[in-house]
Amino acid sequence: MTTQVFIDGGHGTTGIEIAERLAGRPELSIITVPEERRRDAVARRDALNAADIVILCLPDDAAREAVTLIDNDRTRVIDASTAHRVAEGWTYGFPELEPGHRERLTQSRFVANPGCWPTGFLALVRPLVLAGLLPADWPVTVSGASGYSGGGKAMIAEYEGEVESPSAFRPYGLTLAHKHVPEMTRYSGLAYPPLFAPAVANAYRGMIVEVPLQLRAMPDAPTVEDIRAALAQAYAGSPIVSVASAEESAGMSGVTLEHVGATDRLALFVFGNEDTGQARLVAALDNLGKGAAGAAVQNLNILAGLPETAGLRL
Ligand SMILES: NC(=O)C1=CN([C@@H]2O[C@H](COP(=O)(O)OP(=O)(O)OC[C@H]3O[C@@H](n4cnc5c(N)ncnc54)[C@H](OP(=O)(O)O)[C@@H]3O)[C@@H](O)[C@H]2O)C=CC1
Ligand SMILES: CC(=O)N[C@@H](CCC(=O)OP(=O)(O)O)C(=O)O
Repeated sequence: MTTQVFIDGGHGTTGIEIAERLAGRPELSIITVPEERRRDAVARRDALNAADIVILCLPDDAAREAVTLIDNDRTRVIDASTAHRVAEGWTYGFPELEPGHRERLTQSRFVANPGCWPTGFLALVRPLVLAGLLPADWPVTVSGASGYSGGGKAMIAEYEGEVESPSAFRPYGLTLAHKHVPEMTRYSGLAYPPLFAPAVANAYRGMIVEVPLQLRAMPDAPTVEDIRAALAQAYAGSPIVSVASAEESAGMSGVTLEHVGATDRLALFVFGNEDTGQARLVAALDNLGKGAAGAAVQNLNILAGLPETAGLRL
């Protein structure tokens, strides 16, 4: 029996990426709504209720509304928006979060796909908090740069025409109240919100997320190698998340926004200086890959009991 899937918002940036990954998979049957009816509540209600699994690729308010249009108790939901990431009754869709989390997802009806920034941040920080290497009350900072497709159709239009000379690098989130901070705080296990300093780059896709750490000042003063070993252990055997070895890292002069290309991989690095007791933890991913569509397809596979990496670009 095939699993019936509907992508609500399937004609937007994330929806199109997901559809590309689901195309040609005989175990899935895709329900579609014509583009001109993409905002038609009647057509959407029918599709939402006909599907076994729906993936919401909508703005937050529309995602909340879509959930209210589901009037059966069978359809399962993966929401790519921010609407339900820290909401009661929803499971956070980051299977790698901690041991046992993937199993929680298999049992879930409502899954909230993580934000692209939190994906890199949590991959770097959660294992360190769990291992006791990073104290929960440590003042953590996270910065980085994202491709402009992270802002959806509106930001793509801005960068590809509406602004004459878009800036090469633009820090934003200057109120220090970015919508991703609540999920970063909740799922990292940190006691206080991290200071989040994002920037958007004049490149379509790709993302670097960086967490600098003053290891020397921490209670147990972990070494750079302790940090790398904890991450390597957390993701050992993962087909999606990699941790560069000390040798690989030593040979690198930089990490580019394009490091993983248009794939669903998540590459982690620990650069550091044992003499100064300082480290720079870096995650490289595609905001549209593991940061959005790749994660949604991975969650779909988990919910449907299919091989977890089916359809992913690895
Ligand atoms: N882009 C990214 O890197 C990431 C995006 N996300 C999240 O995924 C979601 C989708 O983002 P993205 O694909 O970038 O956004 P886009 O703006 O590219 O696409 C959104 C789609 O939803 C449609 N839509 C908007 N409002 C409604 C409505 N009321 N009813 C039905 N359809 C509607 C839009 O139609 P129309 O063309 O008419 O506006 C469009 O097709 C957002 O919540 C975003 O935050 C998550 C992670 C990363
Ligand atoms: C460059 C840019 O603007 N990026 C978006 C995040 C993209 C993302 O992860 O989306 P959601 O959390 O909305 O699902 C932002 O910072 O708001």
